[in-house]
Amino acid sequence: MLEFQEVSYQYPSEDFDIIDRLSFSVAPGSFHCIIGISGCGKSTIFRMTNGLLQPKGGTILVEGQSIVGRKRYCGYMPQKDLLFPWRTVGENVALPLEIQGGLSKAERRDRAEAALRDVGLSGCLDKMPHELSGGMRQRAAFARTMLTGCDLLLLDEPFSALDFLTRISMQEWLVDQWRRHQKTILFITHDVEEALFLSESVLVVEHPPIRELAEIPVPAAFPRDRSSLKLPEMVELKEHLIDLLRKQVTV
Ligand SMILES: Nc1ncnc2c1ncn2[C@@H]1O[C@H](COP(=O)(O)OP(=O)(O)OP(=O)(O)O)[C@@H](O)[C@H]1O
Repeated sequence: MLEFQEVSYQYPSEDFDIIDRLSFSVAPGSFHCIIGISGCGKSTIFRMTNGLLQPKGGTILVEGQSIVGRKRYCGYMPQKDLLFPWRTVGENVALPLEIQGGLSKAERRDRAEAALRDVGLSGCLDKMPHELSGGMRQRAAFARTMLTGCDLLLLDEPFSALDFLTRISMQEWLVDQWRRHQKTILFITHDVEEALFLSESVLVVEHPPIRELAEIPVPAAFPRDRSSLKLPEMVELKEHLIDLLRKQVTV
């Protein structure tokens, strides 16, 4: 679904490549979390994948084709929901359809209504974003990402601003969405437990320059319920990942 081939990137104001000939690939339909310390370059990987940043070298392939010159090959959901406050929830969710063109306003409204129903927000079509809770706003933002129609979804810390209980219910909800829609999901998080609950394998970003992503399989049936977080091998892996990240802070 996604392949980086020797990809490099340098911010113009920096004198080194933050991403240095990075290669990795992600299989269709998989769910991986990306973890790494703050500022190591996780979002930079996403910003190159979605075309916001141009690599200095190398090739990025989505579904086997270079992303150069392409549009609408991946959905991107940042940490902030970025719902426009002056548009209704339905108008926000329908935005990708509006950008793509080709559908009437009534058709877009119907599609937005169905997408909102699918994420458990029936009845929210004509509400304004400020009338929704944080978790509901994230669901609406996810519905909007789904309406891009893309099979590859990049989710950048989407739940980090939510309170603990909302966050764990959103994690369960997301696994259910993933199971039903069979998308390929890459999910950035700082929360090791969130990564262990959500992913088939965790991709660990090393201290920059990033030359590889260490792929660590999660040793519990997938998708999993929360009780699996208490398995001895999961507790051990959690400690291992925390140690790995701690070491990077001191590099
Ligand atoms: N526009 C920019 N110009 C120069 N440096 C930048 C720019 N954007 C990001 N950086 C630097 O690149 C590094 C990686 O940034 P990035 O946002 O990818 O990190 P991250 O791992 O996603 O961080 P966090 O977990 O805190 O969100 C950071 O040191 C950051 O300061």
